[in-house]
Amino acid sequence: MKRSEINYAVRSAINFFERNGWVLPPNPAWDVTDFGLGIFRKEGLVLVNLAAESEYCEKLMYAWRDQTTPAHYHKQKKEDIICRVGELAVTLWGESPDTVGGQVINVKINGEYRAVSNGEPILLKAGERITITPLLWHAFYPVSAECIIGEVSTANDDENDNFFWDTEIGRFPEIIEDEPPLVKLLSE
Ligand SMILES: O=C(CO)[C@@H](O)[C@H](O)CO
Repeated sequence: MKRSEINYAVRSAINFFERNGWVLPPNPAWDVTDFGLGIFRKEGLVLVNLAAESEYCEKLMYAWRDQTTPAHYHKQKKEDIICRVGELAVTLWGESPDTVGGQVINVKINGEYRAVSNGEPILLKAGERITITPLLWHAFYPVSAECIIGEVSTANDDENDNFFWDTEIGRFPEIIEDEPPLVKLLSE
């Protein structure tokens, strides 16, 4: 992706965080990705790693309406995906992300188990969270124009613990330098 797209996304995220009272730490650990697909507006995510410890991790994320974090699972990480501001759609699949229906998945939403349909988006309003256990396929995208998304998890290892359905995906972007960087990314 182009550096100008990364700069624009970081500026938009900073702006939206500020407007909603989210204060970033000094020297935020920025991670902006198009998942190596080159269609950032369609499949992409802005992340800030707030805490990265060997036992736990916390992230703050930002995305635009319909901008999708594509179907993936983690082998090690268990995570809560939290809608902080806006509205977020999260889709889960029991076996394969090219199916809809046919299976019910028991998942914790706001701390209580609920039966949800395979491949059907679940809408989370601000303050709501979903608990994603290892090996569970998931994807998400905002339904609101902009969205702040939280993630609280066990240890995070983005290099080795993201398994995407689309095998073309690489977790970090290739960057085309078309303007000076506003921030340095975690992957750089
Ligand atoms: O786990 C998630 C979202 O489910 C993010 O922390 C990853 O970085 C996405 O690849």
